[in-house]
Amino acid sequence: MRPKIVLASGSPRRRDLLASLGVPFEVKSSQVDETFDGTCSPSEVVEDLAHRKAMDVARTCDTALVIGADTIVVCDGEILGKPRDETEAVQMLSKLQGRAHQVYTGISLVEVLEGQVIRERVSHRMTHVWMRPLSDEKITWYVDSKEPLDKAGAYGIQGLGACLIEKIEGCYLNVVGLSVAELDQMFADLNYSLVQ
Ligand SMILES: Cc1cn([C@H]2C[C@H](O)[C@@H](COP(=O)(O)OP(=O)(O)OP(=O)(O)O)O2)c(=O)[nH]c1=O
Repeated sequence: MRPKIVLASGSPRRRDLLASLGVPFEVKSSQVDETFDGTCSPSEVVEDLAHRKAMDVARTCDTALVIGADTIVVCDGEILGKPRDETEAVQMLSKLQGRAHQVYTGISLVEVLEGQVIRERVSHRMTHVWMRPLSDEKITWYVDSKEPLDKAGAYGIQGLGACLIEKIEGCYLNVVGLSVAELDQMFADLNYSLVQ
């Protein structure tokens, strides 16, 4: 039998995505410091952060499958997380507009049995995203909507931010914050079924 699923995330997007599958799960937000080593590659950063989030919550579980995730935006090799404030959101969108960037989401799956971590998997996906050219007025309008503030790269493709995006190549849900296809594969790797 599959242990209960615990989502180690405060992200409403990840919660909604998992809920939309009809999968029963609990939510426990992790409290990890999200600073990262600047010498690491984007895939290392998201995998490490996802793992730290999952392990932080796994320590509090008796028997569970704990899911952690982390999303970043990468433009010209520069890693963009969530903007600190509206000024930084404007800076991020000014950098991203009119060109391509990459969205990386790391996923960590940690199996805990009677208080012991018995198996771990970590993975990531990358999606190419092309943002439309944006006028200063459009950027101000979007930042004023407050949508950018809790999102990597200062936009949400699933909301008003859809108006800013020209096209993508790769997994859409990876941009939203959790590739369900990748998660399904990770469950299969542990001989569990995500949707059952
Ligand atoms: C690029 C992009 C990011 N995002 C979101 C997904 C993530 O919630 C957020 C990146 O921050 P994360 O640190 O990955 O996640 P979080 O702080 O929201 O939640 P937690 O750490 O508790 O899991 O950006 C979108 O919702 N849409 C988008 O198009």
